[in-house]
Amino acid sequence: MGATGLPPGMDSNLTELAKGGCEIDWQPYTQTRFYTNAFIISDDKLLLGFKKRGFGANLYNGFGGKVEPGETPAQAAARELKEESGIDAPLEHAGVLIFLTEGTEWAFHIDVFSARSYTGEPTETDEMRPGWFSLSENSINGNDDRLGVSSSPGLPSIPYSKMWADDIYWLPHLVEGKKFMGRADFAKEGDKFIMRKFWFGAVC
Ligand SMILES: Nc1[nH]c(=O)nc2c1ncn2[C@H]1C[C@H](O)[C@@H](COP(=O)(O)OP(=O)(O)OP(=O)(O)O)O1
Repeated sequence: MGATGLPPGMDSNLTELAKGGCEIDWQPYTQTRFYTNAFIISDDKLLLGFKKRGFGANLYNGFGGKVEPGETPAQAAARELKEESGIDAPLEHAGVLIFLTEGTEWAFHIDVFSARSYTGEPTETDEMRPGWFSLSENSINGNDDRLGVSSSPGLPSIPYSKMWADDIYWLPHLVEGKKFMGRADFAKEGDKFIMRKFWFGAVC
């Protein structure tokens, strides 16, 4: 931790929301790679995609990927949302997630976006299977693999146990319309990613 108490890579205008993990140093990194992630909220529903392949396969996530050369993060977020879910949305910047894995020299800098409306129909692609999750307190508990593209009543609650382990600390904040920044350092054990240390703050 630096003198301010924030992990390296964080802005200074943050108020701590959550921190935890092991008493280890933050993993050093020499490069940063830019990614995006977009979450669509419609009334009391959240759209997630079940990732079918690649890094993070078998986890639910927002829609996103690499920022290509010449693109702004906002342009990349709109492109990735369309490519992975088939929809367009008026995305707004919601936060920044710095993500590291043990043994890699780079940090993923993920600009996270959200939107409260969208156009088009969420459609399954080679990479993602979209599904709606309830944001209301009366949602069905437990995870649900039956998900297809559905907006019927009785949706499952957000499947945090099948998401990246840090998402539970910042996604509720995003849903409330508040901005955040944070960092999560992971280790790889077999084919599983284990979160070793995390810190999240609200942007003041
Ligand atoms: N919600 C999330 N929580 C988290 O802790 N790490 C995330 C995350 N979303 C993405 N990451 C990290 C891990 C993930 O493997 C990496 C790259 O993000 P993505 O999986 O969205 O990118 P892709 O590898 O699919 O890129 P493209 O091939 O350009 O689509 O960023």
